[in-house]
Amino acid sequence: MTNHAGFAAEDAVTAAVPAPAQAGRHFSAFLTPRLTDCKKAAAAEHVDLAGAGVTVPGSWLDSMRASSPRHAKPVVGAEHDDWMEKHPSALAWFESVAAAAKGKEIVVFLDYDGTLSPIVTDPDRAIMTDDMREAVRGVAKHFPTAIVSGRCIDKVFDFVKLEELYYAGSHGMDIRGPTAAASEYHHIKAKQGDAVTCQPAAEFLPVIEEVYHALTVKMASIRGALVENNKFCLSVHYRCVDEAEWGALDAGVRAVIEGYPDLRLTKGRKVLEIRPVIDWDKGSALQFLLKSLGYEGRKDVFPIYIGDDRTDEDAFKVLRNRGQGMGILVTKFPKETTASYTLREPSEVKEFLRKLVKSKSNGDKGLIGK
Ligand SMILES: O=P(O)(O)OC[C@H]1O[C@H](O[C@H]2O[C@H](CO)[C@@H](O)[C@H](O)[C@H]2O)[C@H](O)[C@@H](O)[C@@H]1O
Repeated sequence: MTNHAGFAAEDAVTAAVPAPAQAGRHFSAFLTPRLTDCKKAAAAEHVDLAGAGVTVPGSWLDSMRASSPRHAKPVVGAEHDDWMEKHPSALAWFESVAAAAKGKEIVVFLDYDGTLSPIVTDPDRAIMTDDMREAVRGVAKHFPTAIVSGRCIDKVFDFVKLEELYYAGSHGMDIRGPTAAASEYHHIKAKQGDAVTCQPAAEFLPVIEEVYHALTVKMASIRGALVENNKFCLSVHYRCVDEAEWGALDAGVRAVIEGYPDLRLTKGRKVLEIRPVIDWDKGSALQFLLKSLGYEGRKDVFPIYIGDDRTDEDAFKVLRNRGQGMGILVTKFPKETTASYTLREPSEVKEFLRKLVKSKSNGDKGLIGK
């Protein structure tokens, strides 16, 4: 695959499930009328290079613009087929996945937004369905399972609501093991009172808090902008901001963080993210969790990481470098990725998780895992 800039990627939002607003977020002024407009725009929207890991030459603004449907070219025909051949469906090729995992201990890592819940206009309404929750619960009964998200732990836990999981929030900078209620599960190796925790960016909390307030003030004049406090990192959403104002938003964010050399700017799906400069990402969280679970130096472990955006690429790369397990990218369109398999959308993720459980339940026949 060579010309990644030509690859389009979807970012169609799904109708939001109404839910009460939560703390730790701030929508800028005029949101209510803008949300209606945004929903209309979202209905016609099918592409988002911004979430595709695509490198667009020029400024960040160019890159933000590239996520507009007007600028993106869908990939069709031979180029698409070629990409799918290199990144086959983990469902259609499930037998291959099972064969690769045979005789090994599976550990499951799941991103949240765009993986367990569909992308929606309002981040507070990215609800996970009960069916999906049951699928994740089923997986966690058989395999150690972690949620790895850009969101803060409390927020992602509010959505997932499963105590038997590991959680790595704030892009892996806040890691927490299962609560005692989950100790009945055979795979929980940590002893009671031996809780797994890790907060490598703890010293940055005061500065993040300060910048959150400064960004909230700065973004107040940009209609539809939303600043979300994810504890160890911040998200500035521009999904509901007119494209004509993206430049002002980008400049405003940069002006605020200019005075903070300890912070850096990254980009997700219609979101600018501000995080500490420390060398820690979702890939580091994956490594930390595997070690905490006692898999360091073991050849018989098979981590499966499922995620949909560029921040998940750090975890895919770790798996590729370890030569272990499998990265699965959730996407309907070709994207530059280190993942080896694909699933099209959260409903396919659910089906894949169910298949994993079913295969494990037939474990005596040795279909999957140990
Ligand atoms: O690592 P993740 O669990 O995928 O979290 C990444 C970001 O997800 C959320 O934003 C994205 O999803 C929203 C809801 O569907 C959508 O409105 C937004 O445009 C997307 O960027 C979350 O709000 C961010 O804080 C996370 O960093």
